Amino acid sequence: MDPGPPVVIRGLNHWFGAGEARKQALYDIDLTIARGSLTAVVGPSGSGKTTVLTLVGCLREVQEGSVRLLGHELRHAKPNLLMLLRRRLGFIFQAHNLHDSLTAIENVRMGLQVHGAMDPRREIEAAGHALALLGLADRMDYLPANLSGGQKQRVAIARALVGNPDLILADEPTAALDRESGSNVVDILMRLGKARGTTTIMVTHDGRILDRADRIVTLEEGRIVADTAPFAG
Ligand SMILES: Nc1ncnc2c1ncn2[C@@H]1O[C@H](COP(=O)(O)OP(=O)(O)OP(=O)(O)O)[C@@H](O)[C@H]1O
Repeated sequence: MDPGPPVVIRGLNHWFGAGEARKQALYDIDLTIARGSLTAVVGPSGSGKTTVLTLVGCLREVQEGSVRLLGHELRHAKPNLLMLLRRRLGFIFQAHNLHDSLTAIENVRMGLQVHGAMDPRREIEAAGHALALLGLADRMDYLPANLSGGQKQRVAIARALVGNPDLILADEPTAALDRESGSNVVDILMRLGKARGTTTIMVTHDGRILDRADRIVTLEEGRIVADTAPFAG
């Protein structure tokens, strides 16, 4: 059976703060994301990009409107469902949040452990494969302190991919990467989209990604002001 689009957003509004300080961050967002696609979200600082990403990622409560994620409505969803859904997502956020006391491969293994116990040998194999995919085969046993900013970011990306997520949510994932590793990350995400149907939504201003994204959604002051598919037709 066709599982339908992984993300369907309708009439989404969001506010921060309370009382006098209450401020609307999103206005009436409608967005349907196709399975296996790579969507770039762009817009000026404060336009609501991260807010959209965190709502789709079950990291904030949906206040008004509807967000359907992998076939499940998030508004009023029970904590248990949100937890199960979060396990099907891969997060790549700016602050890469690696554990300083764990090596690269141990950090990537953490990305598998949310799924419950697995044969340790298989875990190590999967984590090693993900690191190799990101060009870090020779850095597996390094601690984060001994890796460059770009290498740390690639470890964080490997950790997001290792669990085979249905949807990857990324916030400026290539900002710390040089030209070649940035392109490599885009290649990997595009390949996963084609091979496994993995969907990616990514906040980015990186031209290397914008040139190749399936779709570019532009936000301004909490509203979608442009939605283009650069290569459609
Ligand atoms: N935790 C919060 N508390 C109060 N206001 C917030 C909070 N998070 C975001 N906002 C406000 O909501 C609006 C949208 O913020 P958001 O972080 O989604 O924008 P953004 O487009 O991701 O910006 P940037 O590119 O700077 O990361 C902004 O006006 C911001 O100040």
